[in-house]
Amino acid sequence: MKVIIDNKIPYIKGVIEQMADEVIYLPGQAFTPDIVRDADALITRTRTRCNRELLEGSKVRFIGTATIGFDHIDTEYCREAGITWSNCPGCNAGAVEQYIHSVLLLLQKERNVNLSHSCIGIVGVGHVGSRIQHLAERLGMRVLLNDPPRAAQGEKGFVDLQTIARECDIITLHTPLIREGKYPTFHLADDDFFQSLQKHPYLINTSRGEVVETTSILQALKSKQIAGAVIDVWENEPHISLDLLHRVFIGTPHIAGYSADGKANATRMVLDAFCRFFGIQKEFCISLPQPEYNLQDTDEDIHQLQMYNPQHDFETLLAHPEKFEQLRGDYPLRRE
Ligand SMILES: NC(=O)c1ccc[n+]([C@@H]2O[C@H](COP(=O)([O-])OP(=O)(O)OC[C@H]3O[C@@H](n4cnc5c(N)ncnc54)[C@H](O)[C@@H]3O)[C@@H](O)[C@H]2O)c1
Ligand SMILES: O=C(O)[C@H](O)[C@H](O)COP(=O)(O)O
Repeated sequence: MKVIIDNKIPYIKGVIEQMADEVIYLPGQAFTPDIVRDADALITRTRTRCNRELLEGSKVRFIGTATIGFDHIDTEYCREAGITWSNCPGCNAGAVEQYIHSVLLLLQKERNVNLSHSCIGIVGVGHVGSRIQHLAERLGMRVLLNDPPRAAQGEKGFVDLQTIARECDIITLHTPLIREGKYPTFHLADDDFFQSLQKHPYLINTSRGEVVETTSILQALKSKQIAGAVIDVWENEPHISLDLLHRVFIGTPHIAGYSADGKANATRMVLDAFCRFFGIQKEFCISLPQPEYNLQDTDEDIHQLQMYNPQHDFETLLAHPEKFEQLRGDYPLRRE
């Protein structure tokens, strides 16, 4: 069996070789129809567009993406072509929680946002959004939740987007990127959305860049309709808007989910799915060493920022926005 793997997926080398006859590691953007033609399986990240153009006429039967999001997979084409695909639900939700926690503390520290007097709106309350809900509750914030697909299932406790727009001081987006259907999220934050905001909130986007319309958020920042933005995901990555980068409170190169723990979870989950699909019974162990801390202070908020301060990633991106993809590929994975 032949498997092609994104060469930026950590902890997989040496393990998958025990399960497949031939393993090829390539950069995510280097998967071509020619290269995948005689592969049985692909193991990818979000950088490989898995669509008809790549897959038609190939032997590929299984695609595993070592990520939560799967908007880079044409699931309709896979269904048609009989290709099974699998993602890693929740794998790096803890890393995104860590990112948002530090961002909230920075808003408090640098922008005088009084968290315990603030209302946060969480749009998309799945694996990540639910963790942010509990985090915000621990920080004493008032929390409003928006998740129309869950509300449509009869679940209680959700409000509409208009209520979020009216009442929130901070709005954080945690939906998948969905382009069609009943609950699309493509350009969910557009001109109308920004104009409906009543409290000049901060907007945080760690979902997908295309959930926020760049021209609209730029206009909202210029007109001070929003007090500021925290942007981890961008339209048209890696060719991001430099105008937006220079106007945000924090801007990072799509690394909110980049913890060693999250990456190890993803690799474990994608290998589990791979083994299940091919009926391989193999014990494997992907474990990380106990993290070493060198905490210099006893205050919990200071600890959090010592453990992870997104300002450092912002400074690096500001210095080299043209290296967006390289900054991701060489990111020193942090511990949760
Ligand atoms: N920046 C990063 O590094 C990073 C890391 C992890 C995940 N993500 C992104 O975050 C997204 C969410 O992750 P998750 O694990 O919570 O996914 P999830 O599937 O567990 O939850 C998504 C939630 O969004 C809801 N939703 C769908 N359409 C909606 C709409 N129109 N309005 C409001 N809510 C809607 C769903 O019902 C679901 O509850 C992922 O799809 C991925 O794109 C980014
Ligand atoms: O969807 C996800 O899991 C995240 O966006 C993830 O961080 C994507 O990162 P990738 O491994 O594709 O660089």
